[in-house]
Amino acid sequence: MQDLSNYYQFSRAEWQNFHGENHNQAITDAELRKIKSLDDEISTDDVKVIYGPIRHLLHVYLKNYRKLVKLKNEFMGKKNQKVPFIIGVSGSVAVGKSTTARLLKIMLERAYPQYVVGQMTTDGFLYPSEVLKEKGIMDKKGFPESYDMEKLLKFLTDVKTESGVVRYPLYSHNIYDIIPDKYEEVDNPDILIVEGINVLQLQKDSNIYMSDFFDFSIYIDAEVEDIEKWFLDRFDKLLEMAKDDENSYYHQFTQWPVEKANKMARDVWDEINYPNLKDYIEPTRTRANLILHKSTEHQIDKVLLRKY
Ligand SMILES: Nc1ncnc2c1ncn2[C@@H]1O[C@H](COP(=O)(O)OP(=O)(O)O)[C@@H](O)[C@H]1O
Ligand SMILES: CC(C)(COP(=O)(O)O)[C@@H](O)C(=O)NCCC(=O)O
Repeated sequence: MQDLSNYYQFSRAEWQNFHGENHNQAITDAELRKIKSLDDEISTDDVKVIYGPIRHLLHVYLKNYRKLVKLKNEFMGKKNQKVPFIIGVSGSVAVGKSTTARLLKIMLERAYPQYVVGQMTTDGFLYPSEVLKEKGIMDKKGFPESYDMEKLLKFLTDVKTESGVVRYPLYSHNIYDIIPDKYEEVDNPDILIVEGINVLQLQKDSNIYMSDFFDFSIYIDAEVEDIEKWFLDRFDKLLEMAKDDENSYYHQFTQWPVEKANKMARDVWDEINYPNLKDYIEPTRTRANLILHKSTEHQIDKVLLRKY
C-alpha cells in the first residue's frame, strides 16, 4: 500500500464546502442543466459537489501560475508572453480519464469564457501497430515502451514554448491503431488538459520528464474490480457500435459466440491492462496534486489533496 500521508483526505461532505468565500465558483442550476445537455454521462451531483470545488482550486493554481510567469519574465527583462497552463489527468485504462477531462474542459470554459481551453489524449503518441509488431510488443500496448516518448516530450516542449499551432497524431479505439496522416492541433491555448495513462510516468534515459510540463495533475483512482468492470462494459459498448461497421477492429468479435468474446476481453484485462496498472500506472499516483477516488457507480467518494 502506498504511503498517502502527504495528502489531506476529504469525504464528499467535506469537499463540497470548498467553493471559496464568495461562492463565485459554485455551480448554479442553470449551469448544471447546460453541462448535462453537453455531456449526458456526467453525474450532476458530482459536478456540484466535487467539480465545483476542483474548478475553484484550479483557479487558485492558475492565478498563481500566471503571476509567476509574468514575474519571471520581468526578472529577465522580457516581454510577458502567454504560456499554456497544462493539467494532466492520469489513471488506469478505462477508469474515466477522458470523461473527467471532457467535464473539466466544459466547466473551465463556462467559468472563464475569456480563456481558450484545449483537451487531448496521449494515446496518439502510441507507436502505430505496424511498429509495435516490428518491436514484438503488440501485447504491451499502453506500457511505457509502447509510446514514442521523444515525440511526446517534443510536442509538450513546443506547446510550452511556441506561440503558434502545434500538431499531434490521433489514435482511434475503433481501428485499434494510429489514424494514418491524421492530426489535431493545439493552437496556443490558455489551458490545455492532457489525459493519458502515462502522464505522470518518469522517462528513463532522459533529463526531461513528462511531469515537468504539468502545472497541475489529477490521478483518478478506483478499486481494481470496479475498473475491470468498466473496462468490460466499455468492451461491450465498442462491440455494440461495431456490429454494423466492418471497418472497426471490434467487428470481428461480434461474429464470435458471446462467451468467447467476453473471455477474450477478460484476458486482455488480466494480461495487459491490469499488469500495466499495477506495475506502471498506480505507482505514479503519489505524484498527482489531486487524487479522485471513485466508487462502484463512478461516483467520487474521496478526494485527496497533496500537502507538499
Ligand atoms: N462519470 C461516469 N459515469 C458513468 N460512466 C462513466 C463515467 N466515467 C466513465 N464512464 C464509463 O467508463 C468507461 C471508461 O471511461 P473512459 O472515459 O473511456 O475511460 P479512460 O479514458 O480512462 O479510458 C466508459 O465506458 C465510460 O462510458
Ligand atoms: C489505447 C490504450 C493503451 C489507452 O487507454 P485509454 O485509457 O485511453 O482507454 C488502451 O485502450 C489499450 O488499447 N490497451 C491495450 C489493451 C486493450 O485494451 O485492448
